[in-house]
Amino acid sequence: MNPESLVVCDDVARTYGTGPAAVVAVHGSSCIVGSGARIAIAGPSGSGKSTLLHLMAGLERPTRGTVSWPALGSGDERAQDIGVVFQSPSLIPALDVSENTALPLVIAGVAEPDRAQRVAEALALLGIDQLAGKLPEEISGGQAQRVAVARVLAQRPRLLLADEPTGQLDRAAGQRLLDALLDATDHLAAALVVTTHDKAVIERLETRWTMHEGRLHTTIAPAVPS
Ligand SMILES: Nc1ncnc2c1ncn2[C@@H]1O[C@H](COP(=O)(O)OP(=O)(O)OP(=O)(O)O)[C@@H](O)[C@H]1O
Repeated sequence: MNPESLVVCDDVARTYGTGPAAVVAVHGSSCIVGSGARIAIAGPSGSGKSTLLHLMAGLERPTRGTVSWPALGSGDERAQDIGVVFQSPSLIPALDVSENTALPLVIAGVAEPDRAQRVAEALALLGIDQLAGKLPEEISGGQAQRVAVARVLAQRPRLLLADEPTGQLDRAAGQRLLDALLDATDHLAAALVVTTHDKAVIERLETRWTMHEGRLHTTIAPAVPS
């Protein structure tokens, strides 16, 4: 059975700036992320990994080519279906862990008691339910990154895109975060795409793609549907 295509990138390119100052962050790259995929995108700093992830998330528009989400909704529905974990947790200092986790649900208009239930489930999945009442300044960097993941999981996304989620953690904390990410994506039956420099992270994911100077190299040549 073919997995559903959550994201299809067809010859996408993204250039920043114009004229002599233009930087081509992503050259024509094509890929398909199917349901249930576990994909690492590895590559050196500046190779275009974050830009590609942002294109997959719909946070950036390609300057060439197309990104489509055949199996996801559109508009607000798609925004809920795609969860993005950024390199730094970016928690709101005045809100406690529980309130930070709930914030995207508040913005999306998810009402109580569903909201509280989703937040409790996400914090439990990440093993940080005991931190619910703490402020960001009272928790460690590794715990803050877990909160950032919980905040995304509370959306119950079908596609989780994580941009170097372990980049600011030591190896042990990075592995624990990855364990939690893999457990959570299993629990939600979501697909996972992780950009990383970290070999220990790459080895944990079944599918390994690489980026080099803005070009994506997938393990299997993608067959983009016409
Ligand atoms: N908003 C932007 N404006 C101008 N140039 C940008 C912008 N974002 C990225 N770039 C450039 O595009 C190229 C690719 O950057 P990108 O952040 O996608 O790479 P990366 O592989 O994720 O790097 P890292 O691993 O260091 O995060 C780099 O040369 C970068 O300087």
